[in-house]
Amino acid sequence: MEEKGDGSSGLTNNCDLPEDSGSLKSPDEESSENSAAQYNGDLKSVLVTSVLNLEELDVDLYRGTHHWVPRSQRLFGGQIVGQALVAAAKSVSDNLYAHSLHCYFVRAGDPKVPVLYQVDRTRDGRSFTVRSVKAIQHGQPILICQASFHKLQPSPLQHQFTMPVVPPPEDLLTVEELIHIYLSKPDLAEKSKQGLNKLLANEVPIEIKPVHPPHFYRLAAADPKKLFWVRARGYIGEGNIKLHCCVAAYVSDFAFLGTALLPYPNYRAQFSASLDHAMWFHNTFRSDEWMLYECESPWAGGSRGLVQGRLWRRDGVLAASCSQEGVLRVKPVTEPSKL
Ligand SMILES: CC(C)(COP(=O)(O)OP(=O)(O)OC[C@H]1O[C@@H](n2cnc3c(N)ncnc32)[C@H](O)[C@@H]1OP(=O)(O)O)[C@@H](O)C(=O)NCCC(=O)NCCSC(=O)CCCCC(=O)O
Repeated sequence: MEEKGDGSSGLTNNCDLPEDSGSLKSPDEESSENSAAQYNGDLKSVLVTSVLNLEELDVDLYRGTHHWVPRSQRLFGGQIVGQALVAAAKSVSDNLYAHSLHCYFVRAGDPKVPVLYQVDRTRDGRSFTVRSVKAIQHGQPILICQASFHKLQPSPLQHQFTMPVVPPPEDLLTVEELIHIYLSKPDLAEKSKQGLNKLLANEVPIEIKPVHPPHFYRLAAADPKKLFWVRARGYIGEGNIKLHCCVAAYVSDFAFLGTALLPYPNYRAQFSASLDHAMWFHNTFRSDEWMLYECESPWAGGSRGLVQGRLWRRDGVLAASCSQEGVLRVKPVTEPSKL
């Protein structure tokens, strides 16, 4: 079964720019990998040293802190999902791997306080094990998540779509490099300059290279599809499949919902937030190596939008699939864009 994909990637304001259990090794346990603390000149990823390094408070109870908070000043959904998966994985044995997760974001996360993760050991079976995780702030759930883990079981049934043909990441510019180009435009409005400088100051722990960078001055309606290369900033190292899944869960929420806005350049999101997020892990991968994120939105309506994504390893292996619905409350852009 084959599918050729193509799409565009835009830089829009809110979306595009931009441990015991033994089941998840803590970063400190990865001594051999620590010796390689530098990777392509990068330090160890803050995603593993900090964001996904949960503090154990009690049995099946963890606390997570924040690194990067979006401009909306609500916690980044990918962070909460990634941390919930870390918490779930801590109570499953080493020979079980996350194959899917299903989450609802039920309240906005408060960046001023940490998040507690309470794990319920829902079921342990012969092949599959299910964990339910509640992320809590101020005594109330902000996310409910169910994650399922599976033993490796080979099967003759094996197929996947074909990865879209795109330029390699080495031939493309990062979001930051694109912003510098935009900033060098002589007639750039002061307000736009400020906005772009704010984006540059963001410490997003993810690197992104859009396959089709948008024309800064020409905001045209586009198909609700985009493609970008993405990887965690810094070194993570190979060998810890569970940790890479947690990092991918973090990464997969970034710039995802914005795909549904691409056909509507004459509207801007007044309020947008992911409502749910589902993910399926198919093959091993390294989240600190470039992966192609292929995103599309098959539907929008009723102030909501549906987005679907595929994360490809650069060798063409389908690593993971994602799905999300978000609330999209928009208003017309009243003034002609004077970027
Ligand atoms: C807000 C959620 C989605 C629930 O909504 P609702 O049931 O409407 O909650 P309320 O508390 O009743 O209202 C909240 C807010 O919205 C206003 N509102 C409600 N209905 C309407 C309407 N029909 N028209 C206009 N406005 C309406 C209401 O007045 C309130 O306004 P306020 O008083 O000014 O607050 C709730 O479930 C929720 O927040 N869930 C969490 C969502 C979330 O946080 N998701 C994860 C973060 S999003 C993300 O990470 C995306 C990535 C961003 C990074 C990137 O890619 O760049």
